[in-house]
Amino acid sequence: MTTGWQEWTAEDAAEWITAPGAGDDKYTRGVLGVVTGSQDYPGAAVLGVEAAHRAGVGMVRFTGPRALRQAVLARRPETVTVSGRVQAWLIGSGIDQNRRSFVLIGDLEHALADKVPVVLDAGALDLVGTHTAPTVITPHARELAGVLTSREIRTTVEEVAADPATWAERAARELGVAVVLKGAVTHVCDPDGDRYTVTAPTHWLATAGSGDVLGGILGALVATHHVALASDAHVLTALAATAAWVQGEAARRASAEVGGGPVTALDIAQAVPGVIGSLI
Ligand SMILES: NC(=O)C1=CN([C@@H]2O[C@H](COP(=O)(O)OP(=O)(O)OC[C@H]3O[C@@H](n4cnc5c(N)ncnc54)[C@H](OP(=O)(O)O)[C@@H]3O)[C@@H](O)[C@H]2O)[C@@H](O)CC1
Ligand SMILES: Nc1ncnc2c1ncn2[C@@H]1O[C@H](COP(=O)(O)OP(=O)(O)O)[C@@H](O)[C@H]1O
Repeated sequence: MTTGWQEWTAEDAAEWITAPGAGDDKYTRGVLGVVTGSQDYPGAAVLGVEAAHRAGVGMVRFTGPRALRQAVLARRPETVTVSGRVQAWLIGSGIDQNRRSFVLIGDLEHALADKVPVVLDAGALDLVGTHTAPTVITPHARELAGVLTSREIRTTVEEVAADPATWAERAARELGVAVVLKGAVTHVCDPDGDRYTVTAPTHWLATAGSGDVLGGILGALVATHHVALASDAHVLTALAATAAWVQGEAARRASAEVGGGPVTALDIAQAVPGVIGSLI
């Protein structure tokens, strides 16, 4: 274990999984707004939405362009494609920050003006610091190096990969947000000193779209815990570590089902309900 960092366990994760009660409806369980995917990466939208549904959110709203909506609905007809109130946003997976249309820029600005917690991934990472809502970013090493370098903090992907704990902490401090630095060991931290590691139980997790699935799980957990988050910002790091733990365990289970063989991102998302069931 990295010194000063606490390895997140099944017991820790279980504390952040809640089943609905008799008084709940889809709205009290939390609604996640999703702005992800693009013409180049429609799959990222599908995977994030799939994972969010599988992680037990009350509702997902996805209002992207028609082709993306169709792709998302083909996989998950439960998704609502009408805009409305949400309790959290998942933004950026599968978006190219250099090719954002005016409509997309409007959607991003609308989401970030909302003041509800935000999960910022991939092609929206450059927007960190442009809003005041509680924020967690989910970069891999190359993305974190890019964000920091764009803020005049010179580093390289090699440096971040060689010392992820130091760079994750530095990023949290400098950017003022919670950070999930993805890797074989994922580092989760915030500017207040919360520091958790999540060690992947299988390296099959390193597959295309796996990070998009993590975004969906985390978005769902943030939306479902919106009440707790409103009064305690530390909840964000606990939820982020829980999401990474659930993602890793889902990959382990999916792989175990095929005798320890490979898994796809969709396999990981589909294994999420079983992981959540075992934690409850
Ligand atoms: N199904 C979907 O819709 C999916 C959508 N996804 C979405 O894609 C977006 C981009 O995310 P990303 O992390 O892949 O891109 P990025 O940080 O720009 O890194 C590019 C770097 O990789 C390297 N590289 C490329 N090919 C390589 C090779 N063969 N072998 C070795 N290196 C290679 C390349 O190096 P270069 O070729 O320039 O030398 C460059 O350094 C993001 O929005 C994500 O959400 C993904 O989740 C996947 C599933
Ligand atoms: N060697 C590895 N072993 C296990 N998990 C890994 C390894 N490398 C990366 N991962 C995990 O795989 C996922 C990859 O996410 P990401 O880099 O965003 O890819 P993508 O953009 O294709 O979804 C992350 O959750 C990360 O923690």
